Amino acid sequence: MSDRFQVDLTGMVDLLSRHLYSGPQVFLRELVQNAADAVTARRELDPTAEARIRLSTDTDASGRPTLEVTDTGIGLTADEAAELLATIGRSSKRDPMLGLGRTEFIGQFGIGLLAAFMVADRIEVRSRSARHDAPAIHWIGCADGTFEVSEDADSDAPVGTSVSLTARRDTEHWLATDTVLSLAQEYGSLLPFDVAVRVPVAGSSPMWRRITQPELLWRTAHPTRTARDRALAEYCERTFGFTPLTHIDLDLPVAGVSGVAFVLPQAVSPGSGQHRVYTKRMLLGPRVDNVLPEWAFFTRAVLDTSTLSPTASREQIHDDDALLGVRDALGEQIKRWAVDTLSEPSALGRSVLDIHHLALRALALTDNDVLDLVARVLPFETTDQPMTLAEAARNGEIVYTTTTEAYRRIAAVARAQGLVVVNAGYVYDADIMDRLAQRRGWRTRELQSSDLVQVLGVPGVAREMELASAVAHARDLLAEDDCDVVVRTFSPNTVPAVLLRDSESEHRRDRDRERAASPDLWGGLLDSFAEDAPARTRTLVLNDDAAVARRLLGAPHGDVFAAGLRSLYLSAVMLAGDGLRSAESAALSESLGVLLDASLRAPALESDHSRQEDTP
Ligand SMILES: Nc1ncnc2c1ncn2[C@@H]1O[C@H](COP(=O)(O)OP(=O)(O)OP(=O)(O)O)[C@@H](O)[C@H]1O
Repeated sequence: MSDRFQVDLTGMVDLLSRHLYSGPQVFLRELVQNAADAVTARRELDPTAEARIRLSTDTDASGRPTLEVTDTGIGLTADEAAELLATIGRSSKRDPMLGLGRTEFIGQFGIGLLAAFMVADRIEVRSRSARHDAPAIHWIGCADGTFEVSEDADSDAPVGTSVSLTARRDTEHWLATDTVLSLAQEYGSLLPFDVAVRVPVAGSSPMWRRITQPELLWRTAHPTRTARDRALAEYCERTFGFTPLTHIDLDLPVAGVSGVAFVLPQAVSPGSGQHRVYTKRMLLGPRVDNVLPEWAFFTRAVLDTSTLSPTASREQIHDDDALLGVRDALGEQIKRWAVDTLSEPSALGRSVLDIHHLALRALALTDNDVLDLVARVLPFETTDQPMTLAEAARNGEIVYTTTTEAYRRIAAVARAQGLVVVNAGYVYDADIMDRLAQRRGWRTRELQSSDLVQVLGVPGVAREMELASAVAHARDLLAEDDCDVVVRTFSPNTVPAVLLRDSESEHRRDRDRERAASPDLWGGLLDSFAEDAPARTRTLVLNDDAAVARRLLGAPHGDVFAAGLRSLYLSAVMLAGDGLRSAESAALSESLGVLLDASLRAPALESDHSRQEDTP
């Protein structure tokens, strides 16, 4: 025995309103869309037929708001009304052979009309078909799942359809004139038909306000380029709420996609790409995120597509191969614009670089043309002055730090010695350096302590010999802190010591720490990476040109030497931007205590001595 599925309409409407659509407002989109599709179908039969859609609000006898949407479309016969309007999932807009939505229509699923039940308990349709010489019909569908259809042979209604709704007590605001006008403008303003809403006029009878333009705004002809720029900027202000820096025309005729991307006037964080997408000139959604590549987050686009498929909620684009191809191709157009605009110096180019360098950096990670562009035009912070990577590479290789902290630690000293180091500590920069290193003709590498130690002055041989035992003693004292000690001469001589750190040695230290924490588990594996004589992860470079360091190096190897060294070491740790751990803070106080005691004791001893001498 076979039977038919039964449908509980209330359950279906609840499913749509709570789980599929973003809210009841979509009822208006579905009604306008059906009217637009009906007009398209009529024009296939008769290209000269009127293409008019009218939305009119009113109140019924009991004061409830009502809405009537009338079109000059293809219309319906009684049989079609019974089959199409009351059968969920049945649509006249699918290709009978392929089962797919036909490209000329916006609808395809056969569920849109149900959205009207989100705001009304009853839908009334009056229609006359253009295809058959059939009488006009009157169809009434109710939210309880019942419907009736009757023929009206006497009606002189013209070809087309009118759909009427009466608001429920809890949905009255959805059918208010202002709401209907703004929803119709939001969804339908780019439709290629004459769409108008009846609006009240103070002291006069209501009038029709047309909400559509005959042409897509980016295709509209303007007398001059400036006039076009201004019209697009005004559209952007009205729609997105900002005045764009500029716009980028987007056009993929093969894929039926066109539009404009507006460049934001201020920086935004990645991941915030929200574009306004129309399918067949009907708004799909004001915040569609997947239609441009992620790195295009510095733009807001308005796009119309006749080929991409909407999801069933009709609020996003279906993420399929077609979308992938379109996204890449649109990305290519934005990229070409960036390369053209930024390659030559211009005020616009400078603003784009200033404001949107982050987006360019992100794009440089996936695209070699933009990587080359970034290297040529984007200024980076360096220890010399801001310069492009191409300028920094003039000396051969580019040396950089991967964190801003590391850069700050060495900047003053490197600058004083004429060593050019690039700060690649900002988002994406270290990855840009890595990618650049793989490009022919570029050499980039991370700064090592040895780079800096090498460019610092070396004390003469005699002085080195003089200092040998002090340096050896200092090394012993800082061994437990995993810190080596060397003496160099460098400017500025107000800096007695700097702390240098190697990322390679840092990794080694992490490995050693893990090995110590779990010798059994990791020992074997990590030991294979260990080296025979582990280098220290940090190096304290004492400045033999700084008076304080010289005095320390000349002091006897006792408590004062140890306390002085520890104070210099810990202040270098702080200068390097690393906070002190509690044990280190305690050690610093202790060292200062030792130094204070020593200096207080010295005059005290002196005065004791003089008192003794005074005593007869
Ligand atoms: N104004 C109208 N004029 C003529 N036919 C209409 C009109 N409104 C609805 N129909 C008919 O009713 C059918 C069902 O409409 P419905 O809105 O439920 O689905 P759809 O538009 O086909 O698809 P989707 O669910 O994607 O919107 C349509 O396919 C169409 O044949």
